[in-house]
Amino acid sequence: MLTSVRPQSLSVPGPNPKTELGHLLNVIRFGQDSIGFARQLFQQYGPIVALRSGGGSNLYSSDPNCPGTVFAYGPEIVRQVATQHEIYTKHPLSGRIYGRRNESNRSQPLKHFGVGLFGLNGDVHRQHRQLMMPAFHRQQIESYRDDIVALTASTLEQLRPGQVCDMSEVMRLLTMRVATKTLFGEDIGEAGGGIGQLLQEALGTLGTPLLLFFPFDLPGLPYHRFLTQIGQLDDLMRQLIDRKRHTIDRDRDVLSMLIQARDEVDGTGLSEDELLGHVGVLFAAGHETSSNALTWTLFLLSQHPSVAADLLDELDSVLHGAAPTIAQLSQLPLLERVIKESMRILSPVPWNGRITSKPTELGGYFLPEGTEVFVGIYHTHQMPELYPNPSVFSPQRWETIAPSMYEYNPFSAGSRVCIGAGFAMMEIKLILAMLLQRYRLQLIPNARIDQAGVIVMAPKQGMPMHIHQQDRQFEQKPGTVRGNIREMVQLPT
Ligand code: HEM
Repeated sequence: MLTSVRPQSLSVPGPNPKTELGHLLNVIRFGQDSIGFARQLFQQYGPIVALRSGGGSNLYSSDPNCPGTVFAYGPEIVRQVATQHEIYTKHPLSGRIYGRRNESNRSQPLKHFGVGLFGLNGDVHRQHRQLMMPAFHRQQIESYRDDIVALTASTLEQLRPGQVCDMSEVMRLLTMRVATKTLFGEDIGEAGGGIGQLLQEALGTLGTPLLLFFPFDLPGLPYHRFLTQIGQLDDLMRQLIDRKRHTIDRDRDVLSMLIQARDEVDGTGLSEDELLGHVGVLFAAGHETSSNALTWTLFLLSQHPSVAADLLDELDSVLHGAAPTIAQLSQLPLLERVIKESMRILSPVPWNGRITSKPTELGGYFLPEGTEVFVGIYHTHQMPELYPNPSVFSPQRWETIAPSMYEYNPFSAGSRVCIGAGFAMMEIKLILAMLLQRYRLQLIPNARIDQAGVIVMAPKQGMPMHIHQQDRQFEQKPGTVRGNIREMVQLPT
């Protein structure tokens, strides 16, 4: 039964700050630790909760009349949102700021920044996904194996035993090189490095709460900086597309395939604006995610010595120090379980953001058209009825459980399921198998590990680790990790 009878108001329960300042503080708290903040709200109000009771909040929708923001989790919510894609639509990564795209020449790059598949819905989304699919078919993905192995080997070569390294940065640079090579056919070189750096900076600026509240193109303000960054990004990506058009006949990277892709019915290809949107989204979605999945897995292994030892036994017995072939990847069941458990307990993408295209009902509540809904991937993965002792890192649990796609969905579910999931799993397995056979990584004592990030969950202060030659001396000293990570993973005290 619906709880609301007033068609345009948001009746989902939630905090009700008396002042705008109180609401602003909640927005900032969400921006700083979306997972911890939402956890508290869920505990207080239940599995569907409004950021502001009665509505009147707006984090993601570019519609200034957005009725409000809702957070929800659980398999039934995931199923409803994933299967009713005509109701729960997706919008560009730039969120609220996208609405300002026609304001000036400088704001024009907003038309494609973070748009790609993220900004498309309905038939157009289906059509573009279809055009992109050949680049993500199994055979095509497997053809990237040698490049990934070569780039990983060159990265591992640069690590020195005895050093302390920020492994989140090492993984970010490696996955960025993999992305530039496989997506664009270029090793990091100048173009790839420039694009990666700018994209990183632009996404960082986009995450600044000040940008939402003062979206004015004035020097000194984050919005001004953001427009400059995405303008430069546009220029670099146009140059990249231009270069590609000249080498298209021999290259088999994703961008070459996109440039050549033609609609089966009318034979049309993608426009330059559409290509810019896809290139940016593929690059953003294709390396930050994998890089954080890898970093979190390294962290979890460093805290669970017996799992790390068992995993090394498996790798050694199948690979004998070499990089896995495609066939060997399926002979490493513990590696698969470690990665699955890592993405359950520290999901790299913690939320799916959607906007309702018409009035609907979710979890027993009425949602007006235009409501923004954040579905908690991470919070669903933490339900004790699905995963007993959910904060315990236990790869073994995957020997006996087989959750549905709505219960376990690090790559989302339904028609918008991650197009790069197969690619990501292969990349993560190859990198971990090579890295762990060669080095033992130990988190530095007393490291502070805070997770942060709404779009991608990353360690805020990085992941400082000691590099050792692989000597099997796995150990974890109790009580040596600080930070909000302790609220998510049970670690020895
Ligand atoms: C561990 C790595 C990855 C994780 C956890 C991940 C997760 C996700 C999730 C949860 C979504 C759905 C987002 C939503 O609908 O709100 C998504 C979509 C997407 N991902 Fe990934 N992803 C990963 C790697 C990749 C890679 C390697 C690529 C490309 C090479 C990629 C490209 C995309 C694209 C283009 C979409 C949009 C699909 C659509 O809307 O139809 N992802 N990913």
